[in-house]
Amino acid sequence: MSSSFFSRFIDVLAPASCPICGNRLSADERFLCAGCLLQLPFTGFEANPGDNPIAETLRWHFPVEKCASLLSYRPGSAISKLLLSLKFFNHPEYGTELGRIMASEFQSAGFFDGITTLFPLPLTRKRQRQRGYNQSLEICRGISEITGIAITTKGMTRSEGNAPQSSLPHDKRYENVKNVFHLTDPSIFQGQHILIVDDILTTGSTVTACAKEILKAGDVKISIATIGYAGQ
Ligand SMILES: O=P(O)(O)OC[C@H]1O[C@H](OP(=O)(O)OP(=O)(O)O)[C@H](O)[C@@H]1O
Repeated sequence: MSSSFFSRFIDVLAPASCPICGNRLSADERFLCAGCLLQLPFTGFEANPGDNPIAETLRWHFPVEKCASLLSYRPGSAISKLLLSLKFFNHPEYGTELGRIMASEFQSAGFFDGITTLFPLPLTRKRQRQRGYNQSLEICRGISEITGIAITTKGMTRSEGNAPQSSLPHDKRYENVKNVFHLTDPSIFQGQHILIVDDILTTGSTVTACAKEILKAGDVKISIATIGYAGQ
């Protein structure tokens, strides 16, 4: 039995539906229906990866090569519901699907040119245990499927004990994550152009703390990609 026959068979038994509008997906639709896909609030940042609101913010903190987020994020929006489901309602597959969409959009802009390694932003062990997966790794899986770029989860740990960024006002976030990442194996990063991948970028404090730690390895370039952009 071919896998497409098998998936069509499963589809008849339990038709897949679009997680945004709830409508049944047709045979040639995947994850989102065509209508919801068209209405996604794409940022277009990948067209100017060195000159967009994220690059402007992060450049104050560390030498960043390229930055982009796929979608504008607003609380209560369809995108926020997707990302909440990814993080808190056991939908790791949403990460992979969103990673695929990101990769398809960014690849045509040449965003991945020169990038050698995908690095999912590490979670604390406690958060990983509670959630059962790292949502950023799931996003990386989707990107890797489309681009063929390898993923590494090695070379860094994240300490327990800091509050979730989402629970804090923006002016407390930099201090909260400043010392939580720890480089454990510089050789993983040396000679690489690392793309740090996360689900949402708001103030940029989390990716900045992670990037600064990776930069301690020396001889490394850093770029940043997230699904949602919740900055101003
Ligand atoms: O750009 P920033 O202002 O730093 O905020 C973005 C970070 O906040 C969220 O994580 P959070 O710490 O809330 O939760 P998590 O560790 O459970 O993913 C999100 O997943 C990013 O990692």
